[in-house]
Amino acid sequence: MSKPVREVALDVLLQIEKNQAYSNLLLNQTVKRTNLDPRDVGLLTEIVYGTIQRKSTLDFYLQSFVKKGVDSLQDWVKVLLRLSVYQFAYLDRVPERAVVHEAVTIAKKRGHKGISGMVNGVLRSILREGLPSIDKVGDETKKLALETSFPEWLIRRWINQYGLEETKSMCFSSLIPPSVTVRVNRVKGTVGEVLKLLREEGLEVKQGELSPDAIVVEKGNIFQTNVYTQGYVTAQDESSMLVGRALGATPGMRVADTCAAPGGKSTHIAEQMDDTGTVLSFDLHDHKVKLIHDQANRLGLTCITAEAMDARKIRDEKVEPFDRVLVDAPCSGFGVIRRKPDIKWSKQEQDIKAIQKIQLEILRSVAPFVKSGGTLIYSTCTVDKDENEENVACFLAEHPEFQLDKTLRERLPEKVVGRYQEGMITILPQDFQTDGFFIASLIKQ
Ligand SMILES: C[S@@+](CC[C@H](N)C(=O)[O-])C[C@H]1O[C@@H](n2cnc3c(N)ncnc32)[C@H](O)[C@@H]1O
Repeated sequence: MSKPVREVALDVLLQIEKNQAYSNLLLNQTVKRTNLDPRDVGLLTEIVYGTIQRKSTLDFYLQSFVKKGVDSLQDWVKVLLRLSVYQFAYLDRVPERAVVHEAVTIAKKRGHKGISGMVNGVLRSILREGLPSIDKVGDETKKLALETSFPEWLIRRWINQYGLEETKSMCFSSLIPPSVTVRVNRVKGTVGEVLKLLREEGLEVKQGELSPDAIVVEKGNIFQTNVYTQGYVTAQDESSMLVGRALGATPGMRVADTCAAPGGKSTHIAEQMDDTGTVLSFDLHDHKVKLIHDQANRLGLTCITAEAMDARKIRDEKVEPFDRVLVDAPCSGFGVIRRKPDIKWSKQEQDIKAIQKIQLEILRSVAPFVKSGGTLIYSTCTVDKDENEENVACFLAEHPEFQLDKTLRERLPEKVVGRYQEGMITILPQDFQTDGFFIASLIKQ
């Protein structure tokens, strides 16, 4: 007999809490492994994402009902209480009595009688007395942190970098569920043609608003369509699609994508080059390189060659220079918190310096391989200014042969240029309800 959905949710959340596993990967694996009813998959996803997304708010709600405080509880009990309170607070359609009953059943199965009694007592007290009010919290940073479930250090960092109002919008917009968007493989069809094919397969779809290559899926499972399996589309956020546009590759060019897995941008570049020329894609390990091959094969693209290589150590004299080089760098991921809410809890402020160092090492290492007159694109899915503008400034100070590319603006949709600074663009998650992204374009003289 398969496990009840809330118990599966508890297992997934515990693994994320203990091993810092990525929520999206673990959830996908779990759905594949367990034979849950499709409706239960929806509830599981909602409970897992929601509980991570609202973690510190849920702990605040629980704090005054747990005698010795939430931190005194064993991990599994803490997570069980969190996911139960998440359902009370945010899921209207789940009956409260069913939530208590399931939590107590799970607690009985996993712990001694005292624990199930405590779980029962805490949940019933919350139902009786109601959730504590956040409005009474006086300090503005603390209040925003509790309202939107963000670590206080990150809120303070964003306030320093963007000011209070932008930070508030960023935090609140990170709670909005992300939309499902796909990029049309223009080697196989136009956006109009693919919209028609998807509608024929019963999906509700519309054209994207930011990227000319985008389709937004409003209803239906894109991954189960023929359109997807036959390689007409790739799942990608609209702001991420702008990186390929910013690179401006044309047919026949020689392009390097140095941090390429799972291949979202390499394949976009190959599509823009009508699958002619060369795209050389690197990532650290073979299992990641395989993901790039898989994508290219599904899309029917043949101009991509992928291999394992550390982009910090490109020293081979035989590597010919490239017309375009993309560094879509590993980063803190603060622009994609609505897709991967665990990022809020797994990253610490001191991690940013270490990430920044890797990003700069990659930029320094690839610089010699950009052709004279060629373009280097540096992009991240973070909004952190140290990883973005500061890294670009650092790199330019060390490499006077590179300059900010004034023509970047022409390759971006008119809509996004509001935040354009010469040669660089930041898209915040609240701007267009997309992922947050940073793109810098640098020309080698
Ligand atoms: C933001 S992701 C790239 C996403 C990819 N460009 C796409 O659009 O599908 C960053 C990638 O950099 C890779 N990476 C991290 N350090 C690296 C290094 N030193 N050399 C090459 N790749 C690296 C990671 O494995 C990860 O796949």
